[in-house]
Amino acid sequence: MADTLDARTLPLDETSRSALDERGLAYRLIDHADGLVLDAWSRAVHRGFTHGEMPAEEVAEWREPMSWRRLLGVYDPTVPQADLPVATLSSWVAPMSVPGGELPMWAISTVTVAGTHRRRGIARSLLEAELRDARAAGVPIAGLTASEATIYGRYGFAPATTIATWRVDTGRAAWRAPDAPGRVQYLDREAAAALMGEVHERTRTARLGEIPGWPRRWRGRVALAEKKDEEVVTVRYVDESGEPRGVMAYRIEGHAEEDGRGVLTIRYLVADDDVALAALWRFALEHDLVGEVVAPMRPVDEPLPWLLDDPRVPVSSVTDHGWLRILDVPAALEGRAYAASASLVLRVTDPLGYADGTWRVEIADGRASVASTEDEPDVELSVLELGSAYLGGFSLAALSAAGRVAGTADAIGALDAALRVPRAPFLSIVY
Ligand SMILES: CC(=O)SCCNC(=O)CCNC(=O)[C@H](O)C(C)(C)COP(=O)(O)OP(=O)(O)OC[C@H]1O[C@@H](n2cnc3c(N)ncnc32)[C@H](O)[C@@H]1OP(=O)(O)O
Repeated sequence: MADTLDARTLPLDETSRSALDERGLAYRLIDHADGLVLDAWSRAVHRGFTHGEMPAEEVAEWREPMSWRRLLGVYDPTVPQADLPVATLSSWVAPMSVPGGELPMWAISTVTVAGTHRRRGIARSLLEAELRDARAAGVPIAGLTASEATIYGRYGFAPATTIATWRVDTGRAAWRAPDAPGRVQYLDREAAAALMGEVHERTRTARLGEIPGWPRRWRGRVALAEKKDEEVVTVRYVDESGEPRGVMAYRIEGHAEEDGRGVLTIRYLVADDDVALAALWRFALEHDLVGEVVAPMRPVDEPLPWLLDDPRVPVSSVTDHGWLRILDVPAALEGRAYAASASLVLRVTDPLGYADGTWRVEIADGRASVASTEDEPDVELSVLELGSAYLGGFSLAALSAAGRVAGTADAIGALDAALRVPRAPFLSIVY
């Protein structure tokens, strides 16, 4: 993918600026060069997520990960702490992996409105401005990870990727897969964080819905940032030639030494290949003094059950994770590859207008061409279902069974077959 757009270069949305101004609120772009303003913005985010005062050390650590984002704040000059914005949001354009390549995605993060200013439409002003900005900049899709599933549907965002929390009773987890030819080794947390970044970067395009990470993201996984008081251990897997192929961070809690049934929680696990992944899983499952392994934020199609004698031992609970909002139907549909040919008319409804329209979709040789048409639709859905189906993570047949997609069974089946992907889309980070 060509270099992504730098969202920091874009101007402030005038519609939301004047709407907020009429209510005595100042909507501003944050100047990254002004450390005091930037730090106050970070403290407001911390407060907005129901935390208290942000520790000074953490304020300083936020500078790097915020330095490449576009930062927005809403200020109320009448409050005692007028330097702290009463609402915050950050955004950037990230390359998101899609079938056959990558597409620019407008990532939205750190959306907060102060407890004292909630439910007055401030978040709506911010989010609608983001969608206008993204569309004007030619970005076809917006994305976010949602703190609550009830907030973002009204803006056209819908779940597109899922995550699972896996739990394994290690006493019943007899290993079945072949022995790995390499070795698992401890390494220090700094080195582990760096290796996580490297492995993530070289593997992320293999998983649909992934975006690049950033240093603080990995430092958080090894407790060098965020929750620093957690005792985290890090190991890597090296192949026969000594090349690092995977890395895992974990902690062990419970009364491991008293009853031998500690709980090992995998905080992050990333591997270049299936052998390294299996080796690190085996290390966790066969760890001494551990009775249970818990792995949150893992793929729903983790190969774990097939690595063990008894596939019923690992149990998983699944939840939504990456949310997408299609802003440009032709660009989004033409921007991914397809597993089968199809020819149909697709009607998309979108109360905010961006994706609204009727489109003739011709899919041949793995690519789509999409053109506006007046023809009667074969498949009808809203921008929400389109977002959920886009990466192949949710089938139109299932959405149709819930009454959320209309059309002929043949056309829905053909589009589902075209959208199908070999592995479940998976976004491994929260942003
Ligand atoms: C991508 C991310 O950053 S996810 C993080 C989101 N932020 C948080 O969870 C931090 C804590 N919460 C907050 O800061 C705020 O409550 C926010 C940002 C969620 C909402 O801000 P507000 O300014 O109160 O929202 P606003 O008044 O614009 O509400 C717009 C609509 O969303 C609805 N809404 C707002 N918050 C919620 C919620 N938590 N759950 C369900 N609906 C909500 C409102 O009822 C309103 O509905 P409408 O369609 O009838 O107009």
